[in-house]
Amino acid sequence: MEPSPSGGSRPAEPGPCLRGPGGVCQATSAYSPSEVGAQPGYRVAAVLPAGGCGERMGVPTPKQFCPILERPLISYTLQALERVSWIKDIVVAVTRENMDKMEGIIQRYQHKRISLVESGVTRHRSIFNGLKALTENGSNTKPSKPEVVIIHDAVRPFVEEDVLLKVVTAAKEHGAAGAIRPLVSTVISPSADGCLDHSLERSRYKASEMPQAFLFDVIYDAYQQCSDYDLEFGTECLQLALKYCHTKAKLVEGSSDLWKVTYKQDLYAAESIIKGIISQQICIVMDTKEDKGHIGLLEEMLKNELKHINVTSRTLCHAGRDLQQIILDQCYNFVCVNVLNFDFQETQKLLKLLEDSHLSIFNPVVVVSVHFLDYNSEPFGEKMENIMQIREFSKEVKKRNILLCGLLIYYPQDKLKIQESLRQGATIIAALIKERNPGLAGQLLVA
Ligand SMILES: Nc1ccn([C@@H]2O[C@H](COP(=O)(O)OP(=O)(O)OP(=O)(O)O)[C@@H](O)[C@H]2O)c(=O)n1
Ligand SMILES: O=P(O)(O)OC[C@@H](O)[C@@H](O)[C@@H](O)CO
Repeated sequence: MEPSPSGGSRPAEPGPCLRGPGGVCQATSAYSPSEVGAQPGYRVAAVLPAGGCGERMGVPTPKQFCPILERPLISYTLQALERVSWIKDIVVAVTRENMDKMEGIIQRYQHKRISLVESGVTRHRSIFNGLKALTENGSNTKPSKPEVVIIHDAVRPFVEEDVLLKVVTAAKEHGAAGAIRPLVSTVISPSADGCLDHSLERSRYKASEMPQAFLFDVIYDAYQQCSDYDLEFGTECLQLALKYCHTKAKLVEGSSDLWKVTYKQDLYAAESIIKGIISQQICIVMDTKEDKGHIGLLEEMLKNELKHINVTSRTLCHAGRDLQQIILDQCYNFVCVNVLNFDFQETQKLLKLLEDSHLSIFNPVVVVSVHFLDYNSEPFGEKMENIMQIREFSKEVKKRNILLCGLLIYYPQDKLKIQESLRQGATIIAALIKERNPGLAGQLLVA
């Protein structure tokens, strides 16, 4: 679920957009397709059970709607599936009371290819309701029956195209397929008196995860035959295919991030992973008049400070295609360097581009306005007064999920001292981007 790699073709869905000539919005997709390449040669749809109450999470809000970086968990899962262009329909099963909430999420985050159905009192009943929605004759507004259907829990946001393609391809051949993971804890069987009866040899067993995929007719037939007991107490779709359709599912090794958000600590883990994903790219923005020497040094130090992070630099004054492309490619971190001036004209140009792009609807955008400040020059007080405007700017843009901070770098200094200041500056920038702490927005930090 990393920001889309640049250059990927984009489906028609609206997403971050930029005002082109004449103010026309150049729409792109917030869900640019991933780059796996291979596509199934048959119709594929997905059913997402999202009708649970999240009792084990221990909070009033059902966990699929719990916010991560102020965005509902289910939106990340939808985004992951929407990036897969060959999944033609996504059916989400939610409770009647959560229909409006779900509609609002679809609208706010521009989710496409989504159909909603009412969930059931159990997960299996919710899935069955989702499958029924795929049997109706498709139309412009209704999904069509697929050859293969993916079933994926709405609370498993970190699903990549490669594992989806693997389970779909395996299901086409075997009738059913599901992702599995090694067991972490040993499974034991307790006796009636609450003592150990026996333990299972862990290496012989696997944990059944999601996504799973089925020939649609297999899983639909299984659910139609399903006993009330299985619908009520079952937790394994693969077992239904085996029991009712004698279809042995192909098991596909999945990656460790397929886990299901179940307890509160899972939300913290998911937030940390998402922060890591959206911190993968940083764009240093400067005006062409700026002194590239220091910027090049700052860029080099940022690269040293942030291993495996893609740090690029762009000029702002032309506000040309290159910077716009960076925004369209969903870069969420910008360092705006002001060597010669102390007002916020350059930073304000960048903020305007970002606000017009709607990028920050999907994730918080971090903007660090860097000012090389000559403390000995006159009028120092006036410059500081200018820079203190950052508090007001920050309050305004924070409403649009843009976190703006200021960073002062003492200048000029001898070569070693300026290098030390730049190194300290890179450390501060790295921390601001990694933490994305709204509490630091509007602060003026000194390197
Ligand atoms: N009647 C239900 C119960 C669960 N689910 C969905 O099935 C997925 C996996 O189930 P689980 O993790 O058990 O979710 P909850 O039932 O909400 O969790 P809990 O058991 O803690 O209440 C979730 O996306 C959940 O929303 C569903 O669609 N309909
Ligand atoms: O049992 P729960 O309702 O917590 O979640 C459903 C899980 O069992 C299910 O998603 C996988 O085990 C694969 O079947």
